[in-house]
Amino acid sequence: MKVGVIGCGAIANIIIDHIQPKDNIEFKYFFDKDTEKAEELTEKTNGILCENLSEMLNDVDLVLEAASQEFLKQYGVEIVKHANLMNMSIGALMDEKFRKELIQTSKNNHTNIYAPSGAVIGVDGLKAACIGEISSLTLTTRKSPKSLGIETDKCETLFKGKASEAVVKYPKNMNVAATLSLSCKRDIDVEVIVDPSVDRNIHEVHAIGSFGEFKTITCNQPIKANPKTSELAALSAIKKLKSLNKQFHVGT
Ligand SMILES: NC(=O)C1=CN([C@@H]2O[C@H](COP(=O)(O)OP(=O)(O)OC[C@H]3O[C@@H](n4cnc5c(N)ncnc54)[C@H](O)[C@@H]3O)[C@@H](O)[C@H]2O)C=CC1
Ligand SMILES: O=C([O-])CC(=O)C(=O)O
Repeated sequence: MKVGVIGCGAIANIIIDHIQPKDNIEFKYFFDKDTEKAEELTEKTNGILCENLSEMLNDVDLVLEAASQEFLKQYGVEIVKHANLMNMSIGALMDEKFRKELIQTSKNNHTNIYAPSGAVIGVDGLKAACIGEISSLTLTTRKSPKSLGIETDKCETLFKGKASEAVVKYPKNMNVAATLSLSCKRDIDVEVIVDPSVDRNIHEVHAIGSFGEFKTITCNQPIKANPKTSELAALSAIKKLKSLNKQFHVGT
């Protein structure tokens, strides 16, 4: 599988470091608006540096988007006309008009869109549970001021509302709210808390429905290079990428 990478930051670097020759995944093209970042990964992999997206589109099986919601909204549709897409900035897909256009274009062009479960656990169970009725689904995210990119010494709720609003207000911190929402087709209830006493990115999910009830707490290790982002997000993409070459699939 030949892959082009858009966004050569924290997530992309972890992914590249974990993929081995036996995985049969070739990271060939790299693009970042910060050319130095793209150059670093190009050198590391002996790949090809791109000046724009179109330079890679006709020669890749899959584009890995690890850049931003803004990039995905601008170029996602163009990508799926040519290649499969793995997108990390899933918050962009809470925009229904964009999501529908992206999915319809991928259908028309026989490509696929993969959104890894990212920095939160429980997506597998939630996907199964929502075959029945879900009566309540909430996400409470607790991060340090550093991870939220603010300065404060007070623990407080910064946001309470729907996932669709949270991804707009916190585009670099609330992709998990979109993943949970889209995995069960509802705009879930979200609370964002800044807490100076924590050094993890913590996501608590509480689901109640006809299946019963579950509560999960994911206490994520932030990535040093970008503490807004949790290591698990990159690891979930690695697992998803590897699964695309496999015959045996465990879990939903
Ligand atoms: N699905 C999930 O659970 C999670 C998703 N994310 C999202 O994944 C994406 C990547 O995260 P990180 O690697 O931590 O971010 P990062 O900030 O470390 O790296 C992103 C890279 O993309 C580049 N970039 C941004 N916009 C661009 C554009 N329009 N064109 C070209 N390059 C562009 C930046 O220059 C940067 O080098 C972000 O959108 C982030 O919010 C992050 C954590 C969890
Ligand atoms: O990495 C995390 O903990 C979550 C995050 O930033 C996001 O969902 O955008």
